[in-house]
Amino acid sequence: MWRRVASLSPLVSRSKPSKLSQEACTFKVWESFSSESHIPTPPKVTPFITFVLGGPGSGKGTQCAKIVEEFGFTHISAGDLLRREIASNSAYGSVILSTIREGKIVPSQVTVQLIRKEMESSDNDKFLIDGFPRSEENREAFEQIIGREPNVVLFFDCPEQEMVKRVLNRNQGRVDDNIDTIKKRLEIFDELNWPVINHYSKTRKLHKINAVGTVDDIFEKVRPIFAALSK
Ligand SMILES: Nc1ncnc2c1ncn2[C@@H]1O[C@H](COP(=O)(O)OP(=O)(O)OP(=O)(O)O)[C@@H](O)[C@H]1O
Ligand SMILES: O=c1ccn([C@@H]2O[C@H](COP(=O)(O)O)[C@@H](O)[C@H]2O)c(=O)[nH]1
Ligand SMILES: [Mg+2]
Repeated sequence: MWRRVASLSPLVSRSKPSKLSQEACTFKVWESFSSESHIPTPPKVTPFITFVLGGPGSGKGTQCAKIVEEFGFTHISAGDLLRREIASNSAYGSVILSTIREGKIVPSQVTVQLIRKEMESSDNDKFLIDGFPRSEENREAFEQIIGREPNVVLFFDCPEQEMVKRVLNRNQGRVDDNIDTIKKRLEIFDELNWPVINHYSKTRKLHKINAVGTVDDIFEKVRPIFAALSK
């Protein structure tokens, strides 16, 4: 849908139509996901995409909530979309559940199609995509299927010890919030996420934010990034 909303800021360029709904994809997983969907209305504006990266417990979701409140973005947490698939008993639910339990990464086509659907069904055109891409393969799949690169990338840089403490105190009943899975998630993060961060650093889209401090302290570092974009 991506209809223009009244509060839309110059964050969004209207010069180039998005390829989001035009991409053809031959992956099997994609086909089964896409078979449920309707043919989307051509988008009227190019969405503004922010990727929000950082290790487990670095505070991505917490800061996204504050960005939504102040700057009117739509928050799309890739992990939440996958947990919703599990809860809805979808065909992929059990595979997704075991992948999350092991702290591994769900196949890119599954995650990208869930993100795509979420973006297409939104009236907004400013998105925070939280916890994605987690690997170069994720990143390339997004570019291939969605036909877009992010406008901005945030990276919440947090020491491991602090991340472990936060996750163990989170208390939201997540199957992966236990010490064994956290260790695996941190290993995967170290192995696969750094190349993504380095890539965006080279493209000068990356904003690295020290994620130690209070939630408000950290948001003080986040706010100017979006305030500058709105000018
Ligand atoms: N700056 C902070 N100081 C202390 N605790 C924090 C801070 N930011 C977030 N938290 C808490 O840490 C926990 C993890 O935060 P959050 O869920 O935002 O992290 P996340 O990066 O989204 O993690 P995940 O990748 O596991 O989803 C939550 O319980 C949250 O309330
Ligand atoms: O793009 C993604 C996002 C998430 N996962 C899996 O989900 C869990 C939890 O993700 P959070 O971002 O911490 O909510 C993650 O450890 C992965 O197993 C994924 O595979 N791909
Ligand atoms: Mg989160």
